[in-house]
Amino acid sequence: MTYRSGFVALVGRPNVGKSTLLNALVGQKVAIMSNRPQTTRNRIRGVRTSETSQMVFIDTPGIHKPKHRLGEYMVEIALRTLNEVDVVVLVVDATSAVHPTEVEIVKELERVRTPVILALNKVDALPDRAVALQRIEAYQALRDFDEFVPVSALKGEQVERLAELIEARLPEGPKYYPDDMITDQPESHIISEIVREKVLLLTRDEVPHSVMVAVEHMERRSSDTLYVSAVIYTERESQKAILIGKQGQMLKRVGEMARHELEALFGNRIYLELWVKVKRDWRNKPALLHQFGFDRDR
Ligand SMILES: Nc1nc2c(ncn2[C@@H]2O[C@H](COP(=O)(O)OP(=O)(O)OP(=O)(O)O)[C@@H](O)[C@H]2O)c(=O)[nH]1
Repeated sequence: MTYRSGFVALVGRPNVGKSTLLNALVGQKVAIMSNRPQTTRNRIRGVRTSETSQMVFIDTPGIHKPKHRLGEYMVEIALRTLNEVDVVVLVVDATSAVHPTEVEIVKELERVRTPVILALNKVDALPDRAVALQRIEAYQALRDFDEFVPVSALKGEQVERLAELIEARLPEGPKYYPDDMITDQPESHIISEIVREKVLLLTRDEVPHSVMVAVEHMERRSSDTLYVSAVIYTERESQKAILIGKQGQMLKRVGEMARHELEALFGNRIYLELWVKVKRDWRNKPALLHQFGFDRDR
């Protein structure tokens, strides 16, 4: 059987129900860090894994904002992203008429080669379902959408149908993420990598490459502060002592260097707490390998 996988962008103006729809598509584990300010990096908002496919939903900063507030730069980023994904889903609200922002978004989407599916959301709130057809016609007049489907993200109506339509447009491909991936894993993975890099840089040959870092906890403490707790695993007590250093000096330097880089990358203040633990022979323990993400890049 062919396994399909790929990237999907949900676009649409504010309040049309993108988050609700995403939740309905992927289940509960979504948008843990949803209030992170816009950055140019594309954040993964959720992954839907089934027997037949894996859809990775990503954020597209920029396109959701009204045109006049869009810097050229953000438009470029958004368009580049939309060109790189496999499917774009334009989410619109069935309870209101075509909005000028949507006309703008559709115009921008003309510059994108990716197939676009129209999801007419909130059909449960229509007084008469026949209105849904009129709405769809109004959007179809703006552009010939590759597919369209009326849905109710809130009630879960037709969400599976939408998933089928998306799946049909995904290329053949592998599972990018493990089945139980939670949405912040790619970020925690980046954090682990950066901390590990600083450990190797600062301890030079004293601590071997076998050192590993696992992010244990991530939590948004305010709109611009992210709290991260991570454990650095070594294989021996002697390595642990080197890593901590005299009066904790080495660990402090590792933390400071990593924090600066992460703050620049995420555009957030980072509160980074580091711990060092000895874990003998972790390389032979599947559960730990999973935790460290070694089975992630299949
Ligand atoms: N009746 C109805 N309401 C819905 C549906 N989907 C979403 N809503 C409501 O619409 C409002 C906005 O939903 P969100 O999912 O936050 O919308 P969004 O597009 O993510 O909004 P932004 O984060 O501002 O971009 C919420 O009050 C939802 O409960 C639906 O299918 N039917």
